[in-house]
Amino acid sequence: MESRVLPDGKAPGPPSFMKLLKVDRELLVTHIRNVQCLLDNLMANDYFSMEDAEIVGACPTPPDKVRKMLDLVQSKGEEVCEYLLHVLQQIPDAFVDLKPWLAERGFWPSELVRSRVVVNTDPVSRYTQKMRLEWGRDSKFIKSYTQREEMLLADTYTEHIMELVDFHDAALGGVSSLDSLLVDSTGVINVDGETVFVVGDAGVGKSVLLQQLQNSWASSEPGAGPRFFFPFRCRTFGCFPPAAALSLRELLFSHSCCPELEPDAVFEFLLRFPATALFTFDGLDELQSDLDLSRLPDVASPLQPAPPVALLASLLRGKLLPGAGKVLTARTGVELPRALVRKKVRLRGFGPEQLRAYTRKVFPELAEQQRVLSQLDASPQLSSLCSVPLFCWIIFRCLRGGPGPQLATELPLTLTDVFLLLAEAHVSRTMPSSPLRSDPQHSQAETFHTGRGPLCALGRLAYWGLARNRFVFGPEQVAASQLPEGALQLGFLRLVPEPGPLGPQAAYEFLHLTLQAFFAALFLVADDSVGTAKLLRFFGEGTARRGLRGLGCLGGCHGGKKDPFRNNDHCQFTNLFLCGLLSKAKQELVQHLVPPATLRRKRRALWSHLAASLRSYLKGLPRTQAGEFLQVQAMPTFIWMLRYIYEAQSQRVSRLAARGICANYLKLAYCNTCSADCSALAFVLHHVPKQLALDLDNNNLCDYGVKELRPCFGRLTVIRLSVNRIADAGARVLSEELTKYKIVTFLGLYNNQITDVGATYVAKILEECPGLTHLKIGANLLTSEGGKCLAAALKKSRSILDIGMWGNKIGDEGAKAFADALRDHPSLATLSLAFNGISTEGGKSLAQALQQNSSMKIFWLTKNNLDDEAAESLAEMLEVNQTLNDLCLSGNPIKPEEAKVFQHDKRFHF
Ligand SMILES: Nc1ncnc2c1ncn2[C@@H]1O[C@H](COP(=O)(O)OP(=O)(O)OP(=O)(O)O)[C@@H](O)[C@H]1O
Repeated sequence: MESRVLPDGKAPGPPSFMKLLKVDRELLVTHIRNVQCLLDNLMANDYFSMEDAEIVGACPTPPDKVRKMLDLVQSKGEEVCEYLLHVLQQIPDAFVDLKPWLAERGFWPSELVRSRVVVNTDPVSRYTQKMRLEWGRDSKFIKSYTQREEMLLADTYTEHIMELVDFHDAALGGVSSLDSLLVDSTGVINVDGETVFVVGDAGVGKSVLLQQLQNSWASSEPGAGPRFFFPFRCRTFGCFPPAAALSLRELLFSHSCCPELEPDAVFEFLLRFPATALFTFDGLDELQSDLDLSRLPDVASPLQPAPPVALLASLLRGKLLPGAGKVLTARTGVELPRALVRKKVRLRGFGPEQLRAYTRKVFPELAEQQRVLSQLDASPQLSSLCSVPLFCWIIFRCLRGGPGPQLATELPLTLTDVFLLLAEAHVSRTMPSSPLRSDPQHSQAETFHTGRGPLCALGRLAYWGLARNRFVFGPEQVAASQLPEGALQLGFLRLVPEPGPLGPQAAYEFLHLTLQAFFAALFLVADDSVGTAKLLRFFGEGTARRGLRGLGCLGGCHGGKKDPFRNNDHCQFTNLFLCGLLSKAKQELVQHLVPPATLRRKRRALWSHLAASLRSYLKGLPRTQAGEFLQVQAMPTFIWMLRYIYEAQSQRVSRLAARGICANYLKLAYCNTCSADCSALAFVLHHVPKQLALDLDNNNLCDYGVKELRPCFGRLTVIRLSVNRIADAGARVLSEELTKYKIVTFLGLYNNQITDVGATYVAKILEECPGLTHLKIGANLLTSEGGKCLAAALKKSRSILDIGMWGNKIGDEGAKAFADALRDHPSLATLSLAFNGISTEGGKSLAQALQQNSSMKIFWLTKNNLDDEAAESLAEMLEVNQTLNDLCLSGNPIKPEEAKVFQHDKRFHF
């Protein structure tokens, strides 16, 4: 449709829109679904009369209507035809299927037609437009923890580390971007499931991830991606009155977004094309913990009123709106029936790279940015806490210059410290008589003394809620907690976004569940009337309900009983803050809230309970004898125990815990241990009197975690850190520490992010640790340089038995270096150079070297580029070498007939 030049040099005549409508008539008949919208526009510009519209309306079927309308439009000349195309282009949501056709034709209307009015009367596209507008507005700001200081999502959002996992939580690779979350090219673990299940710890950014998804949908081009977007919080489904029943239509139109025009038509469209909708459900953990989605009855009809949670379950199961996209988030430990899961994604928060990016966003001013980055670099503990975005946000507020509470630079830094600072910041900013306003040096204790009334009232409300699994508070609960005037303005509570399930009345919630837990703990500490049973209530909460005794069974170790605290992070956090607030270090502060005698009583009760349950818990952990090791399998609850102890900063309890680990092999694989947990782990393990093997495979330690483990490397002989996002900085710490003590025998670093730089550190360990027998460094980022460096170290090691290098890229150069190291090596018995890009040249060098080796027994060369020539060299080698028992060559381009020749030799594995 653009002006072109004809081959004879003459300009073509004006394009014929009439002809276009004629040529592609049947395509238009197929794709125009909303004739009414076109009629409305034609009439609005007097191109059509009322009578014309009636003629079209009288046709029996929609395609007939389109045909009649096209006939009439064509009969009215070029301008009307052009205008029709203009409307199709201007309301893309209504005529989305025609977008490629219009683009292909290069349609560009004349000035006259462009000046004509276009009204969008298509109810579906009006609805999606309204959604885009509302969801764009709602997701523009990150709901911050201060209400006043709202942060623009676009200025703050930093992509998290997202990892695809299978049903056993084994990593399947990263999620490269938010867009790829919904596409099927990677990570599908159940083709029949419809839900992308996103899990992660408290504050790791699940809600923000959904917010970003919502925001990018709202700002995306209509026609790209889903047409409808329904964001829900699971909490909403649990807040309806017990007898509430509503239909799917009511749920969508009354509790999400209501169509302006013809709701019937919109709903009908949704039912016809369910795959055009995307639902997000945030926080499955915030529904009652005993809710079993798989037991809820199916809601058969979209018009049938049903309990709201049954609607949720039916949507997730695909019984309602089958094929609609669904993203559901939940805290770690909450399970979804496997049949519902399509993909499972684990959110890992911020790694070092993301933390730097987030820092640059929050502190755009260069000098301040540098200051914060150097503080982070100087303190791995601070960086570890910052790997959880929620804690990072709080800490960054405290790292900001200017008046207000400041983060103490001396260590240790606990989570209680961080939340106390947050509370202090709110109190000091909003209270008119705040001592901080006039005296920046004023102590934290006095700020709390001043704010005691409202803080305790908020604590009462928080406790009331947690004790009943309630996170949303109606006006009557707010009134019952006797919040003094101004307490709401402190900014710890926020209004639940409208429309609330409690109807038109205002409902409140704490800004974050961890904050509710913090306040509940503050109430338990500060309220004089709280007795021992109440104080310890959340320790026994889950156990009592299931008839289990004490914490001895929390590990889920007895007869496969479920860990009762798995879904109850808020209880765990309350206990954690309780330990922090009742710690010795906080005594001075807490004395301003509670009389000394009460404080002593509570401290005594907590410590004796903690010590007793710790003893019984550790005793109950399953142990197995594996060779020289007595292995103890710790559970995620063990990590919570460690966190409690660290929060309490009690050396006495930590020594007790260390003594209680009556085993020399501590297995913490798949425990969802993050870098911040390593401070707690080291706090306990450095008291272990003997040498220890530590298995931390498949967690989320990253370099910060390795740095935090520094105090205990002097005890560790076996160190398993595979699948932990460890990069070169972590390798450097390992090198510094392990070459100091020289006691390591096994180092597992499989599937991390170590490059050739890190390989030099690992090589140093291999060279200098005389007892090292096993080194696993497969699936890292090593190239030929890294390979050469490790091979040089191998040459010097007299102790090494087993090296795993699978899945690096050392190529022929690296292989040649290994060949050199293998010649006459005294100890190496197992080597894997599988999947390393080694071809004939490298293969031949290895074969020649092995002619002069009598230590190797197993050699993995699978998945390389070895051809027949290399195979022949290896066969020649086997005629000389009598010690090599297994040579694995499958996955190489060796011809079957060539392979056949060697098949008589059982040492070859093709
Ligand atoms: N990707 C991100 N970029 C920037 N800030 C983030 C990001 N993710 C989280 N945050 C910060 O962390 C806070 C907590 O995040 P969010 O509420 O999403 O956590 P969550 O995982 O949903 O927690 P919970 O399970 O406890 O509800 C946010 O308010 C924001 O300040």
